[in-house]
Amino acid sequence: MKSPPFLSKKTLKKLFGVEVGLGIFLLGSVLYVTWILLFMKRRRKLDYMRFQESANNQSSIVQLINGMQDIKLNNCEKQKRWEWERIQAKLFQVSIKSLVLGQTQEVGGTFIDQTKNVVISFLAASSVIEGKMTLGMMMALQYIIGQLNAPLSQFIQFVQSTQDAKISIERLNEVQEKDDEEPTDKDFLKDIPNNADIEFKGVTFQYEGPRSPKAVNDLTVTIPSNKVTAIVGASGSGKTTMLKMMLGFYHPVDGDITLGGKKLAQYSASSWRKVCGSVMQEGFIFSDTIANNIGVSDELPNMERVRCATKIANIEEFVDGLPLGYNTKIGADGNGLSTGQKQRLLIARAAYKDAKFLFFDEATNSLDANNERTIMARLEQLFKDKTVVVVAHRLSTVKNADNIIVLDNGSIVEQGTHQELISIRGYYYELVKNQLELGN
Ligand SMILES: Nc1ncnc2c1ncn2[C@@H]1O[C@H](COP(=O)(O)OP(=O)(O)OP(=O)(O)O)[C@@H](O)[C@H]1O
Repeated sequence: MKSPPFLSKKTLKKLFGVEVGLGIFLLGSVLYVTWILLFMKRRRKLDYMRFQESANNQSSIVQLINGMQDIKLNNCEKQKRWEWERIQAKLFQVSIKSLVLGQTQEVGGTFIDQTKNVVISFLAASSVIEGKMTLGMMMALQYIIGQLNAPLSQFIQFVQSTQDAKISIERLNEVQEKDDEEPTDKDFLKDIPNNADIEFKGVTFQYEGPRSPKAVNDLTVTIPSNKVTAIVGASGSGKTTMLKMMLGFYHPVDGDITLGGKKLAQYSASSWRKVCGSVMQEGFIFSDTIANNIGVSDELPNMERVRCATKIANIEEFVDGLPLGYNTKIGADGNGLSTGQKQRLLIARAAYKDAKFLFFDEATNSLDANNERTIMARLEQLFKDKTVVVVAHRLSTVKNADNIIVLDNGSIVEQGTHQELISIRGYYYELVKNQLELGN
């Protein structure tokens, strides 16, 4: 029986332009490479999933370690353990999927590669038996195929390494490609006016897109320069959001925040923050010496200013009592300090910076009454000729402010001095009665 024309040696020869063996080699190689490439997209996806799951796993371990005390106090060991095991199981499943895919890619590839070699050997051996080829020719063919196989497997290795490198680059790019806070192609104002008011003009902000609740809603208010402005309101009313917007961490979705008549977004964020001192609720203590934690804005802290700042924050006595004083190293996130000591350290940091604009978010809420009174009295000196915004629940912290803004559900409901607001017996009066500590 005559073989179909496309299988005849002549056709194959024509097709590949080389001997049948080399033709099969080419065909096998193309199949091999195609097989490897076929799994690339899926492998990349699985690798990304594995990366996300292991990040989840790591953060759950950190949570378990940091939250151990609360887990024990609330007897939720079992729930937390199962939660962690669920994450482990998910990570395991993704890892297995990834492993199976890797194996299929490799085993399948090797199968195609080896089948190609076996077929070539078989055809060559048959040709020798049939007398169509000499033994020497077969040896030469095997040698040539062997020589060609080495670069082929190197190429496959190269493809796989490229794939791994691509996955790593994609991950690095997630960080690298984050938009620069100050794009270089835009000109930002670097000179921050000293005696400039901060103005909110119909400012609205939502954290999670247009359908999310408005954290601040159509705010129009002026924060006058060289004055102390307090922001009060129930929990979740938008006080911290307002403060963070002034610090340039969030930009309005509607309306404008201006500084000296120009949009805050037109100023260079780093130049603006250089003239801002702040104590935030979630202020971070670095694993470093006390001196470096206070003078964090300078490469080499000025010890005279550090001492002055510790005095304002009423933490001088505590530091002087330590064997290594200002050189005492603090653990990560303030380990080894009480909550009040951490807060006083953060106040000292803001005092050290001696910035023109000061933002305090619940800066004294963990302090005892005596400490707070002393610090507030000293801070009042620091507040002179500075634009200060204070968010607080304590009456003692807000009552001396030049203007008090009362927020409710992201909107301003009242504003004025303590006396004015008390006399109108409105929202502030109720807040003072029910929430702010009248006793202080
Ligand atoms: N990172 C965030 N992502 C999503 N929503 C947020 C985020 N931060 C705050 N919110 C929401 O925005 C609203 C205002 O929060 P904000 O922290 O400004 O209130 P607050 O008045 O400072 O409260 P508190 O006195 O408890 O600190 C709240 O409803 C809160 O749930």
